[in-house]
Formats: sequence, C-alpha cells, structure tokens
Amino acid sequence: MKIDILKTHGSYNDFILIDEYSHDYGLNDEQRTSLTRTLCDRDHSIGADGILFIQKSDNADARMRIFNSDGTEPEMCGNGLRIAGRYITELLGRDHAVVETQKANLNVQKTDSIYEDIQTFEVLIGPVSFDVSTLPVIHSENTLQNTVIPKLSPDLTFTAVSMPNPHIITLVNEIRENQVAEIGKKANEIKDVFPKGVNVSFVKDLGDSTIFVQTYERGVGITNSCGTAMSASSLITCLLGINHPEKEITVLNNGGMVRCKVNYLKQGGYSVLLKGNATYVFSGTLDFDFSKPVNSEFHLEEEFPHEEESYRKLEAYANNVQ
Ligand SMILES: N[C@@H](CCC[C@H](N)C(=O)O)C(=O)O
Repeated sequence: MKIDILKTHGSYNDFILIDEYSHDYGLNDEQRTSLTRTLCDRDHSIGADGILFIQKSDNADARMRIFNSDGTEPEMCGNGLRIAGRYITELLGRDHAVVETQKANLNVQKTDSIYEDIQTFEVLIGPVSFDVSTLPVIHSENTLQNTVIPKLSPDLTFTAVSMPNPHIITLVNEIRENQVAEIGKKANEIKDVFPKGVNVSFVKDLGDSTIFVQTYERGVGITNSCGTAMSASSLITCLLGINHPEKEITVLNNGGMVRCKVNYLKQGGYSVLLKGNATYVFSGTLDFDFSKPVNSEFHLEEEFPHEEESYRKLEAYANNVQ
C-alpha cells in the first residue's frame, strides 16, 4: 500500500503525520499499530515518538488520533496537536481549527512566531482534572498532591493530574536524566498504582517565570519534550506559588522552548494555553507491506531545510536562557 507521510516535530518531540482526511487508505487499528511500531523504530526505520493520524470528524473541523511509538493510543498529545493544527488549518485555508481528540474538541490557532520566523501555533489543553480516578492512580484520597509515592521513591513528592492524559510531576533542584528514566520506567511497571501507565516529569524552577521540564513518556520513554507534560508542569508550579495563572511561563526542554499560560475557568478548574513550534522536516511516500513491514520502502519527496534552520536558532536561544 502506498501512504504519504510528513515528518514533523514540536520541540523535537517528533511525529510522522498520516493524512486520512484527504486519502482513504482504509486503515484499521491493527494496521495503524503496525505502521506505528514499524515506522517509529529509530534503528530500522524513519524513527519518531509517535504517529499522528488526521481524520474527518462529525463534530469538529477534523480529528487527531495519536499513537505512541509502542503502538498504544493515548488520550492526548500537546506537541502533536500544534502540528495537527498547522496541517489542518493549511488544508482548510484558515488560521483556526477545532480538532476532535479522544476526550474533547480542542481549539488550535496560528499565532505570532515564538522566535524569529517559526511556524507557531497555540492550543488550549484540557480537560484538566486532579481527580485520581481520571488518570487513574490508585490512592486513598481523591487527589494526590505533593505526596510521596512509596513504591516509586522514598523522598520525591509528586502531584497527579490528567491533561486529560495521565501525568505525575515532581519539582527538584537538579534534573538528572538517569533518574528521570529510572523513575519513569518504574512508574509504568507498578500497575497496582498506575493501571494504565503514566507520564512522569521532573521540573526545575529557573526563576523569572521560567522552568525546565524533562519527561519520561508512557509508551515512548525519555523524549526531548512533551507538550501536555509542560502544560501540567506549568500548572503545578502555579499551584505551588512559584508561578502565576494568567501570566506566561517560559518552558525550556531538551528540544527547545514553548510558552504556557494557565487559565482559570469561570466554571472552576483550569485549562492551559500551550504555544510553540509546528515544524515540518520532510515528506515522502511509503510503500508499506503489512504482511512484511520490514520490506517497506520510503521515497523522499521534499525537505524543509529553511524550517529546520529557523528552529536551530530558537534552540540556540533556549540553550542560552538556561
Ligand atoms: N508527547 C505528547 C504526549 C503523547 C502521549 C503520551 N506519551 C501518553 O501516553 O499519554 C505531548 O506532547 O503531549
């Protein structure tokens, strides 16, 4: 089967985008899982943190489904939604779109460049909930806030929040990647605490409304960044009094930088506005053999070097802020 693909990234959280909106490839979920596992393999294929499937929607402008590199389908993806938003708005010739995701229809808007000449989109992340049943996390109280999870670590304290995919966040003085990896892996093994797994983020406050976030993603492992995790981390720093709702927070990560603004909702609760790049890397056609995925071939059609060059400048700027 011939399938067009677009390689993209949001803060170097990288995705392959497959347009099922314009092309009816007739894929079923078993095939989507097979495509994802095969193509995301960094050693033997294109490599990516996940695949974004863009589809028609009955109640929004389009629908985004995200599959993690291990083939599982999570509820949401913040960096991916910016990319889906760019793709959909360009397809429809508009600046704004409403995108159906697993738990909610979300707004995506093209906005001012986050840094010189970068395709920038903002997405409103939600619904946000601290109710432990929404992650889920097995805990004796309704919320888990600033609390030690003994099976995970005797000294780190975590806050659990769904964005609506599940996150736990800890604030630390220093981020050590091997610790993020170890705790993240463990959290995804203790199914009696996190039955559906969890994204685990370590956050360092850098002062002046700036934080650094590193995340171990459920279904992927350590990534350069995670959009819903950076939104969740911004929210947690507001709850801890380090940052403030309605004020922009700069979030640095290993893939660059985004900006988040925590909003109070009139009806109570929060949403988070996530603003950042939606960068195209290359596009091409895949000759995919579902009976023998390893035999599949990829033909490169177009590269976007100008986008990559601009993004490198943002990365250099972000490295200087740290
Ligand atoms: N990278 C994403 C989140 C993708 C889903 C996550 N791994 C999960 O399983 O919940 C983002 O940018 O939010």
